[in-house]
Amino acid sequence: MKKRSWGDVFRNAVEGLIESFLTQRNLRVHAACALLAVVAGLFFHISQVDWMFICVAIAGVMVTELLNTAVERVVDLASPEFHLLAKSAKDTAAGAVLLAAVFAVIIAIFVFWEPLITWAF
Ligand SMILES: Nc1ncnc2c1ncn2[C@@H]1O[C@H](COP(=O)(O)OP(=O)(O)OP(=O)(O)O)[C@@H](O)[C@H]1O
Repeated sequence: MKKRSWGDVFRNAVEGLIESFLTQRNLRVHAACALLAVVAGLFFHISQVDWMFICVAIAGVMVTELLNTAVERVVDLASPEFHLLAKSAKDTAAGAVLLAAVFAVIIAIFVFWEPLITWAF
């Protein structure tokens, strides 16, 4: 098999991102939340360390959501019929997204709680 160039590798990865973004509603919802966090970070002039936490939180949610999509695709391909292992694989991947999202919310509370209270009162 011909060795793929870096350009091919990059193109395939971007295709995967675009396809997932167009077909996965949850990914678009997470992207909207990420955008909101970035706007809030700019508005409140959060510190460099806080930006680091926000970036890690956003990356955690987006990456797990993409991996969840990949798991769903492979399971649908390998096991279109009901199978307990297929259920376990999909539920575990969904659990990873849930966990990342819960920790992202906790990070957002730590970062934005104080500036929000100061701004509001
Ligand atoms: N082949 C299967 N065998 C057993 N259970 C399955 C199978 N496919 C899906 N399920 C169960 O149904 C749930 C939903 O699966 P589905 O593929 O619809 O995922 P989803 O989260 O709705 O994804 P999306 O809407 O992004 O396609 C899974 O979490 C799993 O519990």
